[in-house]
Amino acid sequence: MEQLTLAPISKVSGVVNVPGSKSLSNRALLLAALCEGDTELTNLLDSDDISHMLNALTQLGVNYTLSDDKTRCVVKGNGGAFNVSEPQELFLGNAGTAMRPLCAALAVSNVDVVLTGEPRMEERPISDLVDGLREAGADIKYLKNDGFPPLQIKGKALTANEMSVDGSVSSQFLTALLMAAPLFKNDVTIKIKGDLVSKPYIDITLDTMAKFGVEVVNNNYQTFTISGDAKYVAPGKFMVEGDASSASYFLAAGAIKGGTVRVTGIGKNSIQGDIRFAEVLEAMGASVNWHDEYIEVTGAPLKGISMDMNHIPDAAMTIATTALFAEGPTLMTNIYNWRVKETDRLHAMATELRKVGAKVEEGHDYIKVWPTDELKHAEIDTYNDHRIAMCFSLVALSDTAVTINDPGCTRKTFPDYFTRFNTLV
Ligand SMILES: O=C(O)C1=C[C@@H](OP(=O)(O)O)[C@@H](O)[C@H](O)C1
Ligand SMILES: C=C(OP(=O)(O)O)C(=O)O
Repeated sequence: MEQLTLAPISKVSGVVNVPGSKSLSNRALLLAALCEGDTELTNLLDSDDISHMLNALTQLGVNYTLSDDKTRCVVKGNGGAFNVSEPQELFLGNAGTAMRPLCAALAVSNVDVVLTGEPRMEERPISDLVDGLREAGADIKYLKNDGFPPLQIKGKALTANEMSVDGSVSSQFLTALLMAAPLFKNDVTIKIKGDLVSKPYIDITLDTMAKFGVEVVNNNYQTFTISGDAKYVAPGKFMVEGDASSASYFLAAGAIKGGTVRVTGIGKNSIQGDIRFAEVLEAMGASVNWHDEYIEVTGAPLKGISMDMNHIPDAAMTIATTALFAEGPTLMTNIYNWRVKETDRLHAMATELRKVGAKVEEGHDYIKVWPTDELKHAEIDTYNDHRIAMCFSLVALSDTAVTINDPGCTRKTFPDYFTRFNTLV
């Protein structure tokens, strides 16, 4: 196994640009495929999660041209649902933003497909989405374990007026139904059951749909209505914002050991909920400069905080390692769904934080981290989870080195993360 040891870093400062957003890249690619007309996507993320979506689109007969550096893509829209005569098997890795939205769009397309993924994908729940689609008449079968991929989908036109979906495990199920709804021939109302988690990702979905010409009536995140006349239309150009979750590691580094760190590619008007991560750093004591074109953090002594982090599930992980540098404990609550992502992130975080010497309390849906005066060198297991690898790079901002096992796992969303991190040192 490859390992990367980061030597202690005494100060960070500088400017770093983040690559395109994973959430926006995969949403925009799918809608560009379903819409009428050609879309030129720029600043597309080049990472595993996006390659899985692109490969799936190729197998589904979508025509596109991708630049050599894979950040510009011109997609020729289908002008509606997918239409493929031969059965296809689509391998979607561990990309939730490919598996869930494609599942819904394919259920209402003329296709016979099997959706598969990495072993961890077979442990990530999807029944709330499948139940919602089956309620609308979709033909979806579990090929191994009930409630989990792989799935067999025999797509067909769906005409239900109402669907309901439990939003308490993942917002991606609602995102999937919303993005597929304009493919129905009639008005569709989607009702939410349970408490909707990760709500800001729904704003990304609605905003992207609007850019492709579909307005959704959002009744306080309880019901959503899409008109039967709604139709995706190519926006012409679609510029993908930089990834706000990827920005969190650099912003945290600035807060811990700045100097001033400026992150470009995102700004104060970003549609991504994870820019709210910088507010958490502010609450911990860092100074944040919110600009249209960048967010800049200047370090200051940090103090522990107690906060509900359901709205920023991905960037919140970065707070778990930032907490090592704060005065007093940090309590992060309402984060149960960390357990059903790339790995059981609550357990993995607690385990690895203890290895570097922190005291940690792991609850069903919370984690509490006490800093320690003396961090210990440790080999950090990353569980094939890009965010664990990136979060633990922050440990090097102490007097202690840190070794990251399998650093290449950042390829899911940020292949050259460690190179860019180094530019701040
Ligand atoms: O819709 C999206 O783009 C995402 C939604 C979130 O998932 P959950 O809704 O499952 O929390 C987030 O963790 C994931 O990385 C991306
Ligand atoms: C949860 C994540 O990914 P996915 O889109 O596969 O759910 C993530 O990137 O942190």
